[in-house]
Amino acid sequence: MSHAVLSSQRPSADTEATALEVRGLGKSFPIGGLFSRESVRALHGVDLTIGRGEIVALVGESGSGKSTLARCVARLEKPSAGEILLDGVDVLKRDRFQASRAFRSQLQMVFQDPFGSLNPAHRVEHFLRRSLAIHRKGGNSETETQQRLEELMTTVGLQADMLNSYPHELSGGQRQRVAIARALAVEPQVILADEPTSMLDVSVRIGVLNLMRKLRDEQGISMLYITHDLASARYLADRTAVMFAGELVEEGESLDLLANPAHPYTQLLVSAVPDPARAGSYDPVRRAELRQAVMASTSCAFDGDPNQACSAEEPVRHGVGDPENRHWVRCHLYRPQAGAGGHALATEPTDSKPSA
Ligand SMILES: Nc1ncnc2c1ncn2[C@@H]1O[C@H](COP(=O)(O)OP(=O)(O)OP(=O)(O)O)[C@@H](O)[C@H]1O
Repeated sequence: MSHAVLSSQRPSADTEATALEVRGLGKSFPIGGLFSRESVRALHGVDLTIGRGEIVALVGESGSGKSTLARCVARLEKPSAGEILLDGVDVLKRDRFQASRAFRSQLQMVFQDPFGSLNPAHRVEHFLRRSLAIHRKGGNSETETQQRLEELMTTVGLQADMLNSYPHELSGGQRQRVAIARALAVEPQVILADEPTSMLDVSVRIGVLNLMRKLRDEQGISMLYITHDLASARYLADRTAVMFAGELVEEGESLDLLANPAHPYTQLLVSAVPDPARAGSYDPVRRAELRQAVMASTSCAFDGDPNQACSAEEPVRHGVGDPENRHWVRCHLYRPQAGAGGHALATEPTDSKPSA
């Protein structure tokens, strides 16, 4: 998807009301067998909020921790630290051992692979009916259920007669729409979409992005949109957050962040987007070396020399540019440009460790 194709007109979300808030989220995976004490730090000190009717994109290279964040929030993985507040309620305290049905009806996840997420033995109708039945959203009669099924199909831009289709009879884009309809059946407030278009043909991606946009605009659904594709983040998301080595290093209104990236890592990501007007400076080998250094270090190596840690001290958030853009960066190297209006933020994270 190219920058040129995508415009970015969108209404502003109700950012006053928070739908989802993640505080100090951490996740380590044990590695090296039963008796090993080694672990991989997949997430560390992640603070993120999503307002009602807001779409936040989470971008970062492969292995930066994006899916782990979504899986922890969806309660498919148990976080090692932190809090997850849904509608102001700490869900890790409320449902201590596993996600409750109430939680599942508030938050749904749409996965990357529309081919693997639908059992080929069942018709489309089965998936939607099942969601309606589990969450008791199908109404009081068969007529109401049938009506709801048809409504769901219309909402996601599919014809009602496709309820009788098997997944193999549908295109990738149609299957992803069925997966979205299945999530919508439970009437969630929040959808976590983990690279929902990355396995689709470029020609149908825009349709799925537009569907997500429509769901935000018409139903006020909040979304975390995980992607590698910065152009689609710019097109769809109100705000974009950048993840590097398990930590958020920069966040802001998508247009501003992608036009004025302040963190060297974000600059590296932006430089990788094909742009005929600019010679690319993207170097995957350098990026891999930097990442390797960071994962093995207690501080961020993003000073350009992977063998030299930036600082063992924790970087704090700096506001970037106009405060209206809610743009911040965590990087020791950040220096506001003369007249660019960098500003110290009132609230600094207190529980996160070094990142950049
Ligand atoms: N079950 C697991 N066991 C051990 N390590 C894991 C596990 N799941 C993830 N990791 C590690 O956690 C880190 C973050 O992985 P994650 O899949 O969240 O990254 P990602 O940004 O979603 O990558 P991609 O874009 O490729 O999906 C990686 O180093 C990964 O190897």
